[in-house]
Amino acid sequence: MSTRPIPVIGESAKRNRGRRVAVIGAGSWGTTFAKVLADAGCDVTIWARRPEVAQEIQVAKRNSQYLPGINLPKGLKATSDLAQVLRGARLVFLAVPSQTMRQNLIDIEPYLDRRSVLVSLVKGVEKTTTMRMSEVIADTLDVGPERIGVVSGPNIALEIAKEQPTGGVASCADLQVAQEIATACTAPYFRGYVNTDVIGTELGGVLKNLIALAIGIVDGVGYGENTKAAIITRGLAEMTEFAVASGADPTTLSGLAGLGDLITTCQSPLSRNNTAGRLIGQGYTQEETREQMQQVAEGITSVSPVLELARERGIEMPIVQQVQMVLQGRMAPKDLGPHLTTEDGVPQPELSLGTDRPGLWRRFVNRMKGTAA
Ligand SMILES: NC(=O)C1=CN([C@@H]2O[C@H](COP(=O)(O)OP(=O)(O)OC[C@H]3O[C@@H](n4cnc5c(N)ncnc54)[C@H](OP(=O)(O)O)[C@@H]3O)[C@@H](O)[C@H]2O)C=CC1
Ligand SMILES: O=C(CO)COP(=O)(O)O
Repeated sequence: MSTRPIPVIGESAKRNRGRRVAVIGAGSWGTTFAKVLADAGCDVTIWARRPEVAQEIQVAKRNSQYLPGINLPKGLKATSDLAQVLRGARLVFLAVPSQTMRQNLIDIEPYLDRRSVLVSLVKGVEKTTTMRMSEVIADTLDVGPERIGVVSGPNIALEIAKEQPTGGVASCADLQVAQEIATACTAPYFRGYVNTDVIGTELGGVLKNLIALAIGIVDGVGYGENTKAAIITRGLAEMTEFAVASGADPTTLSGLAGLGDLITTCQSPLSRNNTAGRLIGQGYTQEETREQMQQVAEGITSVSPVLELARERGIEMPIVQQVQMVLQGRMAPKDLGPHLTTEDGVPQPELSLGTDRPGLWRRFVNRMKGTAA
């Protein structure tokens, strides 16, 4: 473990002494985040649904399937017994696939402490309801907003497991709770930042996956940096407009949980969404891509619900719309670009933005998008 003397981080380790936390889910992110929490000084127990995975983490301090070559902290405990993992845990971090979250919450409910805070680490929406994970938590459990949090940011699991420095945003409607979450996860190589914009923080993580799919697709086709830079820039504008129409603060989307995560996911060959897009761009079908991917690529499931919400909110998302068309086989990967084209291949003129938004905000989005001819 790195011993770089960062005073605020050392302070945080002292404050975490004796803090019992639980992590539900022992895939690449759950296991990595459990390591971060343990290195931050928390008393961590992780839940793995397969007993053999729990056993390997508990005894060998390894999770060879998801984090090959990584040594986990000696103090990290693991179990496949929900009662044991949740006993006395004030913070419960959830790192399961978005589509199983509701059932996982139902399973943990009988063992939850009445004061526990549920913190989602998940970057997808529920397909059947279009809900964000914080909404699924509120919908499933009897907990108020002061007991629901989110952590999101530029957080490729394997890089963090190797202790390469980065940070993440801990968000909760109650600022003190956000601070508690950030303190719990501030380790020598991971810095927690706080805000109270749960919607923006959560949507940053969901939406960047869709833009990373687009980047993967054009990468698979063989397009270069101009196309990717244009998609990233206009993708951020699409993300921001959608998030603001959903109630987010636009500045959240230009921070770690928005732009930061967008850059990481669009650039990293380790990103599963980027990789899935690349396979599709190379001509593999969605089914073949799913088979090749051994891990969760949340973006593929989030495309349709996000576009459904965008339609309801009167938001244009040309890049995400093209990703859906490619996934559905209605557009060739080579035709995906930073703007929608008409059937004759002519770029469509910009559609006007709704008049219900304040002028300043409208000018900001226009500036980000650039004015089309
Ligand atoms: N990996 C990363 O870099 C990051 C991921 N995230 C987000 O974290 C979330 C989890 O992803 P990640 O850990 O990467 O995924 P992985 O694919 O690495 O692992 C998936 C995990 O979910 C478990 N799982 C599968 N089905 C169920 C179920 N029905 N109930 C409970 N657990 C189940 C798997 O268990 P089993 O092994 O038994 O199948 C495994 O532990 C995603 O939303 C992702 O977007 C966020 C930041 C970074
Ligand atoms: O969320 C992530 C990085 O912040 C991980 O992205 P992928 O799910 O695409 O691997």
